[in-house]
Amino acid sequence: MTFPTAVRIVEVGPRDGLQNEKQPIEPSVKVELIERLVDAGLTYIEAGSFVSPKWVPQMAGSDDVFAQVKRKDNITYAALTPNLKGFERAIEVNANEVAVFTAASEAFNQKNTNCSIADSLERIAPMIAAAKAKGLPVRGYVSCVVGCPYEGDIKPEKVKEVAVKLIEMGCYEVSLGDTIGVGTPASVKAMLSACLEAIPADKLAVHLHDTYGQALANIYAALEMGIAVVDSSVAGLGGCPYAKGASGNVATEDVVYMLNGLGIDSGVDLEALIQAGDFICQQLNRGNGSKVANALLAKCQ
Ligand SMILES: CC(C)(COP(=O)([O-])OP(=O)([O-])OC[C@H]1O[C@@H](n2cnc3c(N)ncnc32)[C@H](O)[C@@H]1OP(=O)([O-])[O-])[C@@H](O)C(=O)NCCC(=O)NCCSC(=O)C[C@@](C)(O)CC(=O)[O-]
Repeated sequence: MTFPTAVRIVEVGPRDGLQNEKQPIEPSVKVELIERLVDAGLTYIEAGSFVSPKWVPQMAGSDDVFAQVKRKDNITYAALTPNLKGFERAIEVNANEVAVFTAASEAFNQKNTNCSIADSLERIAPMIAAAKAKGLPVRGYVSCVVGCPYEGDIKPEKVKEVAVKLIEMGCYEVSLGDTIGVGTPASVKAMLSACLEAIPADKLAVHLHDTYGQALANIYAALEMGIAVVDSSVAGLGGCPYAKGASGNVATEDVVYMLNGLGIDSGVDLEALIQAGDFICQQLNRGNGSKVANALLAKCQ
């Protein structure tokens, strides 16, 4: 067992979490959420995306979010971008980093970005070139790494092939997304084993949705394999608009609680994080998707 001593959490709540909410959310609410998350000790926030507003209306105000948030030193405020148009919008608002995305499933990629995997990699290449010219790091995502809502099981070799391409193209890290949360420790380990044959553990992250309640077990399995970067979403917000039935990302609070119990440092203050999650749930008038937050908030009542 090679548990890491510290884990970097990539907080995707303001983007992956909020992109799927039905009701409109004012940029000022997103800004307050981001500032609370930073105050809780998170150092990497995916603050929004510059995708087509026709495809994902909830992210239309991302320009305002980036403009209004009070930036702090040594914090990464990242933007998800699907094409050069999105990349240029991210540059305009001074995002510190961009994330590009593709999938290990042709059918999902087509639904999500209206193009094949090969075409999405072609779209990504000029973004990476432009980012390099500006000294901006690029993170890559591969969706549907164990299962796809349209194709079913996904072969680990396919995930490895796409992840390797992203690394070769210049992504400093690839985040492996179980978009519909169907993975178990067995399938996640098989997928990671394939990727680790070609990519070192310090260039891989896991991005696990909790649809089937497996996310923490899957993260534990990933930690055992030396993965030290975990994506999560405060209050378990989220889902993908192009993966019907996909529930939220694993809740950041639950990840931090587990890491604390394992003696693995994340730098996050659990109490402040729970307050941030409670804030956004109240704003959205929705239940909190974090078991840990629900347990600890109930104790305070
Ligand atoms: C990729 C496209 C744009 C192709 O969409 P398209 O319709 O094929 O693109 P197009 O180039 O023909 O453009 C159509 C219209 O969109 C505009 N447009 C085009 N690009 C942009 C842009 N960047 N910003 C603003 N506007 C844009 C463009 O200007 C045009 O406007 P019109 O002339 O009709 O008025 C579209 O499919 C899209 O935006 N898809 C994004 C879908 C999305 O955001 N999905 C969720 C994020 S991925 C995810 O959640 C998974 C992840 C990362 O979390 C990991 C996991 O869990 O697996």
